[in-house]
Amino acid sequence: MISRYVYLLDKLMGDIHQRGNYDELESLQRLLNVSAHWRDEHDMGAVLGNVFKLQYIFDLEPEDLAVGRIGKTETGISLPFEHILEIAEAAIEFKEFTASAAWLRLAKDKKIPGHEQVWAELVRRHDEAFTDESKNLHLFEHPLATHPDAAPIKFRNLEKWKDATLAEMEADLTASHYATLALCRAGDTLRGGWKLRGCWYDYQYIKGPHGPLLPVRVEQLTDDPDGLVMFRDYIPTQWVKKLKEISLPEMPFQEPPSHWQQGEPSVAGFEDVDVARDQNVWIARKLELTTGLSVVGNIASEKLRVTLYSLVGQISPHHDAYSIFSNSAEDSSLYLDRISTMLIYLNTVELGGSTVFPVAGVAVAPREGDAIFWHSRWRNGTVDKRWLHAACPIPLGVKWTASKWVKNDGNAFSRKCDINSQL
Ligand SMILES: O=C(O)CCC(=O)C(=O)O
Ligand SMILES: [Fe+2]
Repeated sequence: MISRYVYLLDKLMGDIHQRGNYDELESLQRLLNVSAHWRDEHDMGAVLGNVFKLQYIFDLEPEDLAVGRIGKTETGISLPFEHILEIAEAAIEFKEFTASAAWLRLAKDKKIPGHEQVWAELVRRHDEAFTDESKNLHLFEHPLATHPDAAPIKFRNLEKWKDATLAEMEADLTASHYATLALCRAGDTLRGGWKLRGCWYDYQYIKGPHGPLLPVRVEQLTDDPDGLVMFRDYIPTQWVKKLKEISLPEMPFQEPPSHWQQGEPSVAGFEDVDVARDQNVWIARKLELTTGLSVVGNIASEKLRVTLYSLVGQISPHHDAYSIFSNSAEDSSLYLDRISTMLIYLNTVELGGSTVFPVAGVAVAPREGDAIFWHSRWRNGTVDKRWLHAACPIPLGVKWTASKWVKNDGNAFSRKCDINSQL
């Protein structure tokens, strides 16, 4: 795992070196400083804990991980036999018995002479530690001990959770997490193929194959035309670069997540004027033109937030307009003012990192320049629960997004009632 992050870092650094921006390089080193921050045993435990989590969520086989294959990518980083045993040992310690069994099986298959005794000793420890109470697994920080499906991970079938209803998800947070995970697993297979709804021509700032005009394809991701939509190629490459460049120096380093914890992404916020400096990058105005809402100015929208996910970064299922996790009225009213969300992807993620909507049953795999948009509320102002969503963890690569939350303030009379609807 550590080698994987070094691999990632190398890739990112290579990219930045090519562009010759050394300020950026320094920020990145500070952000993802693997060698300085991931060196003691405690960190190693965190790293391994996350190996098990990713292994489970994405159905990764130890056989593949051991030869450095993650999804379709060959990282070239294979694990020596000793590491396979170390991983199995950590799995026993963490009571991740399905994982430990899988790694021990792999070690047995490899049959390295001289290690038979170590292997046998680990098998003994595995069997000794295994009890029925070994079901206290954690996913997205929610204990599953009391849930009927909290069997050893290998036997849990996520497929059926794809059809969980909103009522089930609301009654049981575990159900919403499983439904989310099922979509996270499927996410990579659902790239593209949506219904075309329309198309705009946007002015390009640098001449491209279509001359001065750049087509932006609008696709409908759900049956309801007023629902979730995708804007293909919403922002051009030079905007993407600019957003990454201005954000990196602003981003704080995030501690590596510990065993089964949610990895927090790094974020930086910008006023539109900051983004627009030097270049014609005016995201808020573009949103106004494409959504018909008022977006420019801090009354109409929150600052643009650029987010960098690394180190298994993810976000649990939530509504942007309020918190489903808190019983405190104060917390759950935190974001009441958010009426709509535009989420722009600043890179194409190698594996995982999809934005998933468990109620709508939609998974969107991030592709550079694309953006998704939805209204958090029905036209009558109540929260539209179809758009419960989560950011899946990332087993390979990093994920960059820019999000803009449009506010109620400044948007009175922006959306008309629908006379045919109860809502
Ligand atoms: O990054 C994503 O895919 C979703 C992020 C999100 O939901 C949020 O920041 O509110
Ligand atoms: Fe969100």
